[in-house]
Amino acid sequence: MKKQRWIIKIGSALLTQNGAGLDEVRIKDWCAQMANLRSNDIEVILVSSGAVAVGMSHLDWKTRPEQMAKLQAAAAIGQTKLVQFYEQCFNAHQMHSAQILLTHDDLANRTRYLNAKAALEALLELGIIPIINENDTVVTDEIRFGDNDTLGALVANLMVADRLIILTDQLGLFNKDPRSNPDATLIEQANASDSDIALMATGGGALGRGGMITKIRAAKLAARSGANTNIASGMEKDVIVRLFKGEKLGTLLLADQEPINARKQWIAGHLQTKGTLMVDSGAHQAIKNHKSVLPVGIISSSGSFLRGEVVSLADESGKIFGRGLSNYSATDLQQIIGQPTAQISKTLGYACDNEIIHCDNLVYL
Ligand SMILES: Nc1ncnc2c1ncn2[C@@H]1O[C@H](COP(=O)(O)OP(=O)(O)O)[C@@H](O)[C@H]1O
Ligand SMILES: N[C@@H](CCC(=O)OP(=O)(O)O)C(=O)O
Repeated sequence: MKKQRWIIKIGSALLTQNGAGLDEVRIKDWCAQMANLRSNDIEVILVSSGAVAVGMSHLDWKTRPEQMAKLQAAAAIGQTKLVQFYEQCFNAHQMHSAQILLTHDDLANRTRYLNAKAALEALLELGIIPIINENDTVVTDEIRFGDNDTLGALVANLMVADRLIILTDQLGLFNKDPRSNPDATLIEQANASDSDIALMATGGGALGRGGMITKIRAAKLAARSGANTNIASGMEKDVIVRLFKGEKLGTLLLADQEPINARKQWIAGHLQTKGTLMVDSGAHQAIKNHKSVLPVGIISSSGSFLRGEVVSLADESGKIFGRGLSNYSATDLQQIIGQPTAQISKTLGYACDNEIIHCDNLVYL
């Protein structure tokens, strides 16, 4: 029987007692709980933030530096300390961990995406706990995941996890930010696709970056491969084990839609794309009804992309509503925008495909 697979994401604010260095007591406790899950045959992948926060506290920096190179230096210092401590904690349970650092580019490249998956599968098979973080030292803002909630969700998609648990410094999602609204009430359960919940969330504290907005977006992403998401407090006693026992804690965001296939998940996971095709309202409606993108419905194309690369789809107001693999490069596409399909070969002197994006390679978000 296939084992259950859980992704546990722990945020910076929680790991570092709001920036005061590693919260060793809590980390030991979460590791003990993850070891408990493994002994109950649950495969566990840890997505841990904290590199920058730990590095900053080691350097005695009180405020997050603006300069990218300084942030990256802090991350490099903090990451080693973080994984060393995790390894020590897992060793106490006769377990080992392994560090995996990813960038957005790694998951956008299909081969590297599949390589990461194979390596993670092998680690799980060996009974090791993979510890994933963003590869902070090599990325700049344009190619960052932006926050580890999103990274956790993309890992949930990559590994077809059953559950994404996001541990944070609040009891869960409230109807408004409880930091500034003492009367806020906890949302115990909602559908991940519910657009109302996104309106309740705002950004994060000084150390975490995403806040609740990215946690909700992560739940929506995780739902694409069928994973339910729990947002719960990492400070709650035995939180992971209690969730395993079925207790209702924090907020449960249900995967309420049919999971999409692995290839489409990979396409959907391209949060940054090299280009955008703006389509007219007729094409938008057709795409919503699972039809392919034809040149006649395209109003404009921006960016620079090659045949086979993922592009975004935008409606006439510029709102991104989909992503797909383009059968034509940006240069070729410029020449055939708005034309009937039969005209493609006459204009370009060749026609690889009748569609600019085939419906099998297209995701409506
Ligand atoms: N509706 C909401 N419910 C709960 N928390 C919220 C909400 N809106 C904003 N937040 C903020 O999100 C913060 C958690 O996110 P963040 O600071 O990024 O932490 P982490 O490091 O755990 O990812 C909370 O401390 C809270 O101030
Ligand atoms: N990769 C970064 C994570 C950044 C971050 O702020 O994430 P989070 O605390 O989850 O909002 C780090 O380790 O410092």
